[in-house]
Formats: sequence, structure tokens, C-alpha cells
Amino acid sequence: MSDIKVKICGLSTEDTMAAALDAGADMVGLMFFPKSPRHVTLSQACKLADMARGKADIVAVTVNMDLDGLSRIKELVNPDIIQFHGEEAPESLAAAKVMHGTKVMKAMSISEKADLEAAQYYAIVADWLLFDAKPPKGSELPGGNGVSYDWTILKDLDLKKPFMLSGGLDPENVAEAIRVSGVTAVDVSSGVEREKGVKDSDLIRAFLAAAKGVKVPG
Ligand SMILES: O=C(O)c1ccccc1NCC(=O)[C@H](O)[C@H](O)COP(=O)(O)O
Repeated sequence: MSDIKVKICGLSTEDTMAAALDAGADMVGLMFFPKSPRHVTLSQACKLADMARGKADIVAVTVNMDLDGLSRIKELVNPDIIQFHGEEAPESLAAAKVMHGTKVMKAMSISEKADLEAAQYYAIVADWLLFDAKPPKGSELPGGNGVSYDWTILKDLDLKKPFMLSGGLDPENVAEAIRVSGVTAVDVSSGVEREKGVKDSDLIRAFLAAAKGVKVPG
């Protein structure tokens, strides 16, 4: 039996980063999308990344970022993984992998099974796939909207690459989401916040305990 992997996304303070690390987060996400309420500056990101290095994988979350922007993040923050959360093509991921020498994660917007079809192309280059909910109409954010989709469509998905479920997860529903989808990795942002963009250490601990409490065959 092995533990579920958990990514806590959009951490922006030292207290909540410490809570996530102490409670056993496997990945911690730092947000580089300026419109996000979880956005961090490069200097904040460096401090938070230093706390996490060697304890959890540092994930830099980007949206359609140009090569210069990615290079600056690589040089200053040195993340373990770059998350691509926009309309980036598989070729852009491949280029970033070669250029920056990091692992890459591709987020895809999902509302129905057909949305999973492109995953096979991304799986050729991506080290991880993240199946997130399609943003609601009018949202300025491609992720972090706290909405979910039918988790059962991920059941029995075989991509030969690891993937995560996200979108609207929280400490109350994460165990059920893992059971009905069969996933072994989950990601959360809004569900561990007390208000939009403000992470809550107690909710982070509760989420990690609930997710890690589900045992999967491994
Ligand atoms: O969280 C954001 O503000 C965000 C903005 C732009 C692109 C991606 C963003 N989040 C990426 C994530 O990996 C979130 O954890 C994921 O979308 C799930 O969010 P939530 O439904 O709020 O748990």
C-alpha cells in the first residue's frame, strides 16, 4: 500500500508553506500568473522555495509564459517542476525541458471525457499531467477556481505517465474523489483557503490528513 501524493498550490506565505511541508506535502506550487490572487514576486518565491528545497518538489505555475520569463524563474527560483497552465503546445513543453532541465507538468481543462483525448500527446513529453476543471465562464483565471467535474471519467485512464486530479477539492471531499476516480495524486488551492487567495494552515493540515489517509495499492 502506498500514500497518495499531494500538491498544495498557490502558497504565498512562510507560515502556510511551513504548515504544508510539516504535514507532508509532496509538491508545493508557487504562482507566477500576475492576475492570480496567489501570485508571488520572484523574491517571495525565492524565500519560499528555499524553505521547501529537498523537502517537497517546488512547482512553478505558469500560464503561456515566454522563454525569457521561464529562464528568469529557472535561474532565480530553480523549481523542480514547471507547470504549464495555459494553451502551451507539446512542443513548448519539450523546448522548456531541454532548455531549463526541469521536469514539466501540463495542466488540462476538463469538463467531459472527450477533453482527455489530447492527454496522450502531452504524455509523450510531460512528466506529469494535471486534470483540472474547466474555468467557469467569465473567470480570468485558467485554474484555482474551486470548481469540480465528474471525477469518475478518470477511472482506468492509462497514460504511462503520472497524473493528478484537481478542481474544487477540499478536506471534506478529497477522500471520495480519490476513491471514485482511482487517482493516486491530487492538487488543491481554493479548498485550503479561508478566503480567496488566503491559505489556512489548519485546512492545509486537514486536507493532507484526509488525502494521505486513503490507501491505494502500490
Ligand atoms: O490558482 C490560481 O490562481 C491559478 C491561476 C492561474 C493558473 C493556474 C492556477 N492554479 C493552478 C492549480 O494548480 C490549482 O491548484 C488548480 O487549478 C486547482 O484549483 P482549485 O480548484 O482552486 O483547488
